[in-house]
Amino acid sequence: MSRFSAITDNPHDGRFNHKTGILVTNLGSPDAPTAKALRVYLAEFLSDPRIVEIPRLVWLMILHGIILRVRPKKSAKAYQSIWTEHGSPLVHISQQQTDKLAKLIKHSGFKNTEVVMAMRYGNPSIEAGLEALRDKGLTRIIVLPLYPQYSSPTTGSTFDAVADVLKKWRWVPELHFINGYHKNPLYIEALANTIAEDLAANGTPQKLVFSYHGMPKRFLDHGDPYHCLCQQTTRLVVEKLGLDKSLVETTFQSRFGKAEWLQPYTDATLASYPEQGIKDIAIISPAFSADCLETLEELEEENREIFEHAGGEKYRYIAALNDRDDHINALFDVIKPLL
Ligand SMILES: C=CC1=C(C)c2cc3[nH]c(cc4nc(cc5[nH]c(cc1n2)c(C)c5CCC(=O)O)C(CCC(=O)O)=C4C)c(C)c3C=C
Ligand SMILES: [Fe+2]
Ligand SMILES: [Fe+2]
Repeated sequence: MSRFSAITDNPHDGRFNHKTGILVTNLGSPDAPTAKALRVYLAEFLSDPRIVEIPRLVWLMILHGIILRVRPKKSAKAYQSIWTEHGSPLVHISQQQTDKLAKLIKHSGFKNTEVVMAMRYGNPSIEAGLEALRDKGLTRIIVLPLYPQYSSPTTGSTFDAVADVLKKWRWVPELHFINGYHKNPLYIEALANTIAEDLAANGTPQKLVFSYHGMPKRFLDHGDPYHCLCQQTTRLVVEKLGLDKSLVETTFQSRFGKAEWLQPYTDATLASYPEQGIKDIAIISPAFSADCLETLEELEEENREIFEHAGGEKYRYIAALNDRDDHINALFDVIKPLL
């Protein structure tokens, strides 16, 4: 179908003549778990000014002079430990989420829709995703970044990438950008369900840790709301489950570089538990809508080792919501008012 088939669905003819494209996005992974592929991926990722806010010239010198010489090899090793026959878990799970969401939308009676998955860094790119929707003749686009808690380096950066593509288009589509959904009742319910299932199967641990991906503290100081949205997410889930507040702790993981990041740090917190007599914990990471390097390697492997090395005895990671039906229902609930 030519991109000009959209002309038969003139955007001024009213919503019900529209075909709506949904672009489901996440962060993205390297194409392969090799140092070579990591160099390409990290060069794109770490050149994003939303990710590293150091004066441009200084940062590009550090990035190309030091980081891209050292980090790709180290990161490739980490990716090798989680890589599957389907490739990157993050990309594969994002495709499964997209397919299930597309099915749910169609089964719910919204016929004129197409759902496409794209990644902020690496492949499939946001440009390819938007072009695929345009080529299907879609005149309205909903961008759904799978980051429940808005942050500048994730959601804000996705917006930049969409804008960078659309500013090259002559005919810009009607655009709806979802900038977060951490308070959506079905998202909170899905998190509560997965925790309740774990507690029923494995018993109540001494601590339930909510570990969110971190960011430099400076971002919070300059107005990024992510830290507050994470705290709010924990509170809503704890209220939904009726848990005692003393059972729960909110921490931040995945520190990169030497600057201070959001605290308390997950690894230091876990290392401090055994000497306080806390030797049985469960950990969940609500900012990741799909399991990825930061959960499968950092939480499942690295942080488990830290906890056990410090004397911890029972450690369980509660999987991300991935393609659970209650998660897909939540994502549908987020976009339904726009269909
Ligand atoms: C350098 C600074 C970084 C900031 C700020 C940051 C914020 C941030 N990231 C996510 C989600 C993910 N990050 C992932 C990997 C990852 N993150 C950074 C750095 C920053 N992230 C790096 C360098 C990497 C790559 C791996 C490595 O070399 O360590 C991933 C996993 C990707 C995968 O392929 O599985 C996700 C997801 C959020 C939510 C966030 C801020 C809120
Ligand atoms: Fe990250
Ligand atoms: Fe990490």
